[in-house]
Amino acid sequence: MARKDSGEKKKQRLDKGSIKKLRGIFRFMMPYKGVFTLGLISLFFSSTILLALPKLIGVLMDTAQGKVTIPWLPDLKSVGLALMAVLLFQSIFSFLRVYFFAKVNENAIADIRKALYQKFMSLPMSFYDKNRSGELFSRITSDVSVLQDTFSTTLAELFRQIATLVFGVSILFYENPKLSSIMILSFPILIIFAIIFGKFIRKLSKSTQDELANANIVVEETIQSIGTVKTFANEDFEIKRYSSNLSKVVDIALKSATYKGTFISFIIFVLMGGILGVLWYGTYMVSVDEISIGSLTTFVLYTMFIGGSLAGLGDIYGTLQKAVGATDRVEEILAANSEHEIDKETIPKLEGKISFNNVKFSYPTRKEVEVLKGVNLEIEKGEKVALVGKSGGGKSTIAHLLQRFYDIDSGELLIDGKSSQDYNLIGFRKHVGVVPQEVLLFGGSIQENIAYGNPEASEAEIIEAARKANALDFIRSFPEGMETLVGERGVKLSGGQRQRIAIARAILKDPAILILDEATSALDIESEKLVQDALEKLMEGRTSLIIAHRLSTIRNAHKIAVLEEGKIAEIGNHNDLISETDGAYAKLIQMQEY
Ligand SMILES: Nc1ncnc2c1ncn2[C@@H]1O[C@H](COP(=O)(O)OP(=O)(O)OP(=O)(O)O)[C@@H](O)[C@H]1O
Repeated sequence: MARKDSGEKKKQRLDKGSIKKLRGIFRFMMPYKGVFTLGLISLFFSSTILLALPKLIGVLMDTAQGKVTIPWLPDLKSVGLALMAVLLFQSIFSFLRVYFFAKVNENAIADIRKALYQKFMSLPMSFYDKNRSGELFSRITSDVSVLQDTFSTTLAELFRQIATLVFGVSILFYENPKLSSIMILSFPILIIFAIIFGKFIRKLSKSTQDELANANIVVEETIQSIGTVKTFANEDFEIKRYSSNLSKVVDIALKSATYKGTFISFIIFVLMGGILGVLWYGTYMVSVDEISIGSLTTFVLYTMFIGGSLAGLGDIYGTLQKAVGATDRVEEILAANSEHEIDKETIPKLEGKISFNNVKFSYPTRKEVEVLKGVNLEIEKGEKVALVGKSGGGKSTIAHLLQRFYDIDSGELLIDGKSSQDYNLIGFRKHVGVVPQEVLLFGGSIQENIAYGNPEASEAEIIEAARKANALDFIRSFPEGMETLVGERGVKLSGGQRQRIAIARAILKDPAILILDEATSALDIESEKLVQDALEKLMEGRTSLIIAHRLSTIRNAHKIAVLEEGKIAEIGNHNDLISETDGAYAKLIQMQEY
C-alpha cells in the first residue's frame, strides 16, 4: 500500500548541467532584475563594510596602548565613532538588502506558483492518471518553498560569504602574509574532509527523507480513507504501521546524526586548531615585537570571519543541491505538454449530432489493454441514447472520449459531421455538460456551486436553474438559502440533493450535448422522482448519452446501445432488443444487471 515516491526528493550533485537548470529557473527573476541589482549592491556594501570591523577593533586596541596606526583616527573617541558609523551603515544596507531581495523573491515565487497552477489546469487527463495528486500538490507547495529559500537567503548568503572570503583573505595576506600562510594550511585538510564526509552524510540524509516520506504516505492515505480504516477496525494496525515506519526514520536519523556530529566536531577542531595555531604563533610574534596586539586581534577576528564563511558555504552547497532537485521537479511539470492553451475562444452553438466511427482506444497508462475495439455509434441531434453493458466494459470511457479527455487511437469521432479534434478544446467543452454519478461540490455556497456551470450567470438565472432542477425547495428550507455553505465546513448535502445541484449547474451551462452518469445507488422514491423529473427537463432538446443503471431510464431512451467486448453489440429500443432472446441486451436483463 505504501508507495515510495518522495525518494525522488533527492539532493542533486552540483555540476554544470544542474547549475544550468538552476540558472533556468532564474528566468522568473528577470522581470525584477532592477530591484535585484539594488539588492546585490546593498549586499555588497553590507558585507564589505562589516569587514572593516576587525581592522577597527585592532586599531582600537593599539590606540588604547598609545599607538596611532591610522592618522585620521588619532584617539579612542574617533575610533569609537568610526566603529559606530560602520555599524550604522552596515545596518542600513542590511535592511535594504533584506527588503530588495524579499521584493524580488516574493514576486518571482508567486510567478512560479502561477505558472505551475496554470500548467496544472491545462494538463491533459492522462497526466493526472500518471501522477499522484499528493505529489503534484507538493510541487507547488514544498518544492516552490525550497526555491523560495534559494532565491532569498541562500543566494544572498552565497554572495555574502564569497565576498567575505575573497576580501577577508586578501586583507589578511596584505596585513600579515606569514600568519596567513599558517592559517591557509588548515584549509586543504578541511576541504578534503568535507568532500568525503559530505557525500556519505548526504546519502544517509536521503535515506532518512525516504523513510519519512514512507511514513507520511501512511498518514496521508489513512486520513484520506479514514472511513475504510474504521470500517475494518484497523486503527491499531495503522498505528503500528506508522510507528514502525517512524522507528526506521529515527534509526537512520540517529545514524546520520552520529556521522554529522563527528563531522562537525572535526571541522570545529581543525578550524579552532587553525585559529589557536595563529594565536599561538601570533603571540610569539607580539613577544618579539614583530606585530602589535591590535594587528593580532584584527588577524584573529578576520580568521573567524573567514572560518564562518567557509562553514556557511557548506550549508549553502547543501541548500543549492536541494534547490536543483526542486527546480528539476518544477521544470518537469512546466515542460509537460498541455492539452490546450488556456484561452477564451468560443465556438458557436453545436447541433449535437455525434458519430463514433470504428473508434479504437486504450488508456495512455495502459496501452496494452484495448478498451474500445471499434465502436460505431450514431446519435442524432436531440436523441436520448442509453448506454448499457457490463461493469468495466468501457461506458465511462466513451463518455471521457466525448469530453475529449483523451485522444482516440484510431477511427473517427465526429460532432456535427466534423472531427471533434478540429474544434477548439475549451470552446468545445463548453457545449458538453455532465451530470456525474458522484457529484463533488466545492467548499463554497450553494449559489457558487450552481454558478460553476456558468460563472457569468445572474442571480435570477441561478435561481431559475435551481427551480428547474427541483432544488429550490430544499435550498430555501435552509436558513441561509443560496448562501448556505456546502462541503467540509458547511452542510453535507444528501446524494439526491447533490445531484440536483449538479443538474442545476448543467442547466446553467446549457450544453448541446449531455452526458448523464446515472447513480448506481438508488435514492428514496421521493428524491428519485425529483431527480428524474429534473433530468427529463434538462435533457429536453439536447443530445443525451446516458450511462444507464435503471430499467426505467433505459425504457425512456430513444435508443439503447449495448457495449460488449469493446464494441457496440446491439442498438435499438427495449422491445426490439428484448425479443432477441440470445442477444446481449436480453442476457443483461436476464442476469438482472438492470
Ligand atoms: N484512467 C484510466 N486509466 C487506465 N485504465 C482505465 C482508466 N479508466 C478506466 N480504465 C479501464 O478501462 C476499462 C473500462 O472502464 P470504464 O470505466 O469505461 O468502464 P464502465 O463500463 O464505465 O464501468 P462501470 O459500469 O463499472 O463504471 C476498465 O478495464 C478500466 O480498468
